[in-house]
Amino acid sequence: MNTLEVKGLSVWDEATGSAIVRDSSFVLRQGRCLAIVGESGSGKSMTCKAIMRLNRGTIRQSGRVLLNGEDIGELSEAEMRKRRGKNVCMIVQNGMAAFDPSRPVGVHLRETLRTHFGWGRSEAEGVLRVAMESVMLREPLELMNKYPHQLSGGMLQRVMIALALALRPDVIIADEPTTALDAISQYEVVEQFVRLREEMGCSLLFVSHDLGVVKKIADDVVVMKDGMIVESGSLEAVFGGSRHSYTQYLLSSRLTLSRHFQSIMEGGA
Ligand SMILES: Nc1ncnc2c1ncn2[C@@H]1O[C@H](COP(=O)(O)OP(=O)(O)OP(=O)(O)O)[C@@H](O)[C@H]1O
Repeated sequence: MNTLEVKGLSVWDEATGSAIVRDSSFVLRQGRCLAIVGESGSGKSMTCKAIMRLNRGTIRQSGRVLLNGEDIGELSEAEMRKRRGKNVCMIVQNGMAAFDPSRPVGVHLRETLRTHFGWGRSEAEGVLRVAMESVMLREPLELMNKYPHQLSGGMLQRVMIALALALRPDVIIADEPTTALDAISQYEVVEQFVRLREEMGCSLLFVSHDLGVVKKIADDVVVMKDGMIVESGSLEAVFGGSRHSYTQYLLSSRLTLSRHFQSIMEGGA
């Protein structure tokens, strides 16, 4: 069963006429991790936002997005809102931007769980406490009373992963979840993603330009350049035997940059 299927997705800016994503098709299979890699500006984030139907303003999209076989492009906005969080959940690059700065993080977390499951405060806090402890966030109840600016970037990413654990969606989309973090926090957050997959068996769409991280977590890879998919296949096929010159270029330049991260993952730093 394909959890997420993207068929002929195109995204463009109506104001300028510029194409952002061109006729993109890929499949995320149940329980697998598919990574989208490519340089800055290649259309990775816009692909994720198009799947979530979160592109606004003059941005338009065409093509089909099937979630568990259901064409989510056909849903009303109210129905789509119900799918976001409960069926497909997005973890973004900058944890700070995902939370309301004027309210303690716990308020946002409890509200999300109330919206999707109708849980009251104590039920939501019970589930969140377990989820937060499982991503190594200590003293979760105290932490829920803190404002976003009182937490580090790595902690906020782990809070988002904990929320994903609590929501138990079918698909998690993680858009550059480690990019804004230092090497140690990157290591910790990637470890939590690995655990999240092990515990939930969820399907993960993982966007990154850090090929060291992708090597650690992905089963399958899609390579994007200038809004187009130039190569796709299993991690071994794309990283081991790539024939496309752009992928080879990415591999040679990015893996060098990732070496420090890799040495930490392997305990050599
Ligand atoms: N709101 C927007 N309106 C118009 N064009 C946009 C908008 N957001 C992004 N773009 C353009 O779409 C293209 C793809 O951007 P996107 O953010 O998807 O790239 P990316 O591969 O995710 O890059 P990065 O790794 O830097 O996040 C870029 O040329 C960008 O300038």
